[in-house]
Amino acid sequence: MKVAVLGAGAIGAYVGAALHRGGAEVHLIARGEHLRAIREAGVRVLSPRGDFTAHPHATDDPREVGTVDHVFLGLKANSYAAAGALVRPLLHESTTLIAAQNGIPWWYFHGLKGPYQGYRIESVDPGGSVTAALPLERAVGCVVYAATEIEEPGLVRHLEGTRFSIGEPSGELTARCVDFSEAMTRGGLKCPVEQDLRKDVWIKLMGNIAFNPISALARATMAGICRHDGARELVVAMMRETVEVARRVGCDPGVSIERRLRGAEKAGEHKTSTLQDLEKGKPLELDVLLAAVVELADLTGAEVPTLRAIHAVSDLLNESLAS
Ligand SMILES: NC(=O)C1=CN([C@@H]2O[C@H](COP(=O)(O)OP(=O)(O)OC[C@H]3O[C@@H](n4cnc5c(N)ncnc54)[C@H](OP(=O)(O)O)[C@@H]3O)[C@@H](O)[C@H]2O)C=CC1
Ligand SMILES: CC(C)(CO)C(=O)C(=O)O
Repeated sequence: MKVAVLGAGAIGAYVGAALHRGGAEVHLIARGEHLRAIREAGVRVLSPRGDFTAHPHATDDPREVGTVDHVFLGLKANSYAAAGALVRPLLHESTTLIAAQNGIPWWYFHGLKGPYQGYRIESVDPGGSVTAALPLERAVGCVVYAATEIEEPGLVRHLEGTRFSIGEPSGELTARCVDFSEAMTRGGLKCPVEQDLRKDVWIKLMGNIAFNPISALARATMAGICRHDGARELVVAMMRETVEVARRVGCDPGVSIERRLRGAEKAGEHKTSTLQDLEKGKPLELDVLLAAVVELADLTGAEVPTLRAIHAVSDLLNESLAS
């Protein structure tokens, strides 16, 4: 099985290293100092499950790779619209695009029966630009229950979690999902193929929609947010509103807010990927989290005053980074 990891950052390099260790042919597409370090010394992974180093091929030019069976997208979602030129050389007739993103994916309403079938979420897929770069029929969803960071170029710190749940937008159990799942398992990761991945999308999002922007606004870790009574109340309010929006688009996450909070607390003194981006001066990946859910609230008539307020201030923060 031949895989290209496009955007071999914290998650992408970790997955690429694991797949390579499991015997897959892996090509990492990276750039800058990080690419130079990987070429020199491989991807070094520090993990509570055991440290290891993998030496997959790494490049900044996908044309060097040729076509692959699966493209694992480790880019931030706000880079998807511009990824078309990087993706195209990797595609043969049946190449899948497996996107490890937080938040609402661009394929969310693709193949979903009901009143919103085929609806394009503008804040996720502005003007159809993401769908143009990442064709819907190739999309396989992925919800990441792992926490990783790039500690220095070429060095990934894996903090916790090895589950990467995947699934077809249609819910079918397809050979392409099974193929990828088996390769991930051989690499030591958990990769269940879910029939209703949208449920995982919302369960994961209940945490990210609250912790990621609050962590950036307050420069706080996950555990730090949970320890602060007022911040914890804010998290609960944001989760409650998010569950209401999920239900209105036809999905009940089916997890209590207390249970979701306990899950997030387990991440400990982890800086969310949004706080990591803030500290590096990178754009914040908030459109697929907050803007998307506020847009869906407007679509379905749900009241989301807390999400709206946090969206406004975190958007302002994001704008200040761009200027
Ligand atoms: N980190 C985590 O623990 C988790 C992350 N996720 C999700 O996973 C996805 C990836 O996040 P994460 O791994 O943290 O992000 P990173 O920023 O660590 O990784 C993205 C990588 O893509 C690279 N990249 C961007 N554009 C290009 C390009 N044109 N060519 C080559 N490389 C490029 C970036 O390089 P550069 O640094 O130079 O910009 C970076 O190395 C996100 O959607 C996030 O929400 C989900 C759960 C947990
Ligand atoms: C915090 C974590 C690891 C899990 O909720 C995450 O998804 C992120 O950092 O964006």
